[in-house]
Amino acid sequence: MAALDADTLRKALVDDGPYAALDVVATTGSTNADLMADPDAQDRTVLIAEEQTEGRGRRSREWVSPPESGLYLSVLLRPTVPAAKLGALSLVAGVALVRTARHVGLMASLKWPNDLLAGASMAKCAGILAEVTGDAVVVGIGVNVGRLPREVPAGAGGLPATSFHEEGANVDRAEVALALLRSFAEVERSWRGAGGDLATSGLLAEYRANCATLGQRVRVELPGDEARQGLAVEVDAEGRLVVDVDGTARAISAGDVVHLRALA
Ligand SMILES: O=C(O)CCCC[C@@H]1SC[C@@H]2NC(=O)N[C@@H]21
Repeated sequence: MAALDADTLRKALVDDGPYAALDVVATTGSTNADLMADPDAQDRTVLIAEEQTEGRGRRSREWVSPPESGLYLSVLLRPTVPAAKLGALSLVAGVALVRTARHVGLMASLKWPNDLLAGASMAKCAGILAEVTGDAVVVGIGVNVGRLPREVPAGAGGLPATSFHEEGANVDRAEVALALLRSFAEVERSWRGAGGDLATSGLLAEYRANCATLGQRVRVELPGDEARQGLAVEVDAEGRLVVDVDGTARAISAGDVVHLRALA
């Protein structure tokens, strides 16, 4: 796959677009770590890496990030919304991922909180890691675009991995980067304009409509080895998953979800 051209991306997304700055680096540890360590980064700064040597995923997992097959990018934002609302940004980014997968012609949905399932296999094609530092939040997104490298491990709960290419979408990473960053800028603007409120931004409705977890029997693996099993009934206005556990509604803000039907 061709290397990403920083000038072309900058022209479309910075000079004529919504971002303040954009850089493409050949290799780095983690684009999230780099932006988090940059106190001078402006609101709406994008960093893309061709390769990451210490790509990180949710709950301290590794995000395998070899050159050529994937898109690895982070966006630093300094939104003036209440700190408690920042967690919802990863769901907002999930909506942008669904729009991007559809843009390249794939069926797509989200496994709560923010795994993109795409194509006929509905396996995991992309993930999101949002991290907060001071008044900034860094939203990192990894997308499997090309041929899947052999060493990609299954995700949480044994969720298999796939890629846009494996699902039949032969797009290059530049097209995916443009579509994703444009979609993300749109949804982030709506979310910020609504003061970080998912419901009034309209994004909660779009998230719910695209959430494959709702209506499923699930096991939620909570931080600290606890687990809950029940029926996923709602994503609430804070972005939490509401699970009916033996008739009691439990709102879960963080955890790994296993769709039990998918295991059957
Ligand atoms: O599904 C997950 O666990 C989240 C994966 C997030 C990976 C991206 S790749 C770009 C950015 N830099 C990182 O180190 N991680 C995120």
